[in-house]
Amino acid sequence: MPWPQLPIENLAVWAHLNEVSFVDVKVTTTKEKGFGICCERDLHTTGDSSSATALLRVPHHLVLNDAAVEEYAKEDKDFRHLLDAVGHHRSARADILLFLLVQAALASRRSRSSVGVTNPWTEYLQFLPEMVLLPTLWTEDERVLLRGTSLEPALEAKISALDAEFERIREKSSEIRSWDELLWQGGSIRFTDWIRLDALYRSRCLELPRSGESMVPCIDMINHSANPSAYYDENPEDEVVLMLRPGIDLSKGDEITISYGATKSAAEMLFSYGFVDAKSAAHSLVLPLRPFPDDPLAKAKLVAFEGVPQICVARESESVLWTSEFAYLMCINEEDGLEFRILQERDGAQELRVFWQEEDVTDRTREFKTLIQGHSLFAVLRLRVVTVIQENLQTQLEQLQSSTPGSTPSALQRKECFDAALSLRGIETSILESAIEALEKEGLMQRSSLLLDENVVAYLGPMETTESDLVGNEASNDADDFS
Ligand SMILES: C[S@@+](CC[C@H](N)C(=O)[O-])C[C@H]1O[C@@H](n2cnc3c(N)ncnc32)[C@H](O)[C@@H]1O
Repeated sequence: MPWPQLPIENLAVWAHLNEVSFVDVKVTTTKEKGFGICCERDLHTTGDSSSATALLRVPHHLVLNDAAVEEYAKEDKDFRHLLDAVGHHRSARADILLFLLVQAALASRRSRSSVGVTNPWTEYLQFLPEMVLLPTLWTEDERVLLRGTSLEPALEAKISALDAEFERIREKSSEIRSWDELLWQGGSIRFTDWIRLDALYRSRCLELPRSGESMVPCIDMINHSANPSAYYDENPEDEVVLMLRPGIDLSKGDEITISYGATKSAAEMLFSYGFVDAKSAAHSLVLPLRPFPDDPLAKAKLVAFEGVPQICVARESESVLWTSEFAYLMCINEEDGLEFRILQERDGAQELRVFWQEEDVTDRTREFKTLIQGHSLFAVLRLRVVTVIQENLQTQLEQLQSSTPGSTPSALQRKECFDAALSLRGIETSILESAIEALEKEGLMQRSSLLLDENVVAYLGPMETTESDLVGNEASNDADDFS
């Protein structure tokens, strides 16, 4: 059962009772962005920061972070019991979400509960928007719009992770009778509520200079702009304050905005906030990278690799940069000098160790870009990597193009989701096209220089080598493919 909503007009009273001060600003409903904060009179700041006064002050006791959850647990032994049962301190997010789950259940209960102490957050949660447009809450028909984008696999993984988290919490908490009654009896909390809480958390949490990852009531009503007029901070009294930036001129009724971050890609913006701001989104994308399906070392490479197997592409002005630590490990094999050994520990446990040219590099699996530099066939290995990256990006582009939606949303798709997906698709198509073009050039240059590399010529042996031999061959984990 979703928890009840409180009218946003009542927020001013909640704020007053909880010592939140609004100065010349108020929370309103905006045209397209849900709630927002706007000025109640003309506001102006000079070119330096000395004329700025706080527009909003939120006392420290309302800041919800891992330390605050710990404080709540000190005052409420039942909540401590629940926190311990579910697994305390796994992350700030996990603690805060469990706290919010309890507030949601308290807000939606019909009769008195034997556990759970209400607090300002029980009521504040009820002011938060009922409709959250993050893709985890999109319908199946809307998720189709993300086919072929970098967000598609990330979203699938997130939904599976949310499902596992929810089941774990349900299992652990139902072992405690009073919490079982509050959270699960009568269908109080469902999986969609958990997804909604996660979405509210992701789209509203802030990184504060001293309090760290936190949710801050009222400050979380501020929308994003590529040209923000304000910023948030913590003052010496530990209050969270909203300040106007220097050199700002706002008229009564104008919206106050902050920046949600200038380095987030379009996919990250959509994933975390449910919209894409083409003006501020960084031109970058991240794609998963899988080993060659016929690589006999594929599993060992995945187990041994210390990072996430992925390709990151970033476009800045005219240049495109790509990075992929896994691609280097993916493109080398036994013939090149890669070896996996299983070592038997004293306690009987087995350990997978990675060797490169007889050296143990188990702790350096993300450094193969450097490790291969001394190899006699470095030029060939590097070309394999470039080709793999290019092929992966080409496949991604083809998937994106082959799943292009129609020009208008279907009856089962909300316009906001359609517009956001279209914007993401446009940005990712253009990044992929630029990256593929740049990689084609890089590959061509590398292929030409291969013919001048005496190690490569010696490796290719008595065969007659032409540039087309090299250009025509695709990278593979089999060294012979290059001969
Ligand atoms: C921190 S909340 C801001 C308050 C929010 N508008 C509300 O109704 O509660 C972040 C959410 O506001 C919306 N939002 C913020 N800035 C936006 C923008 N520039 N364009 C569209 N939506 C925006 C998105 O839904 C985002 O997930």
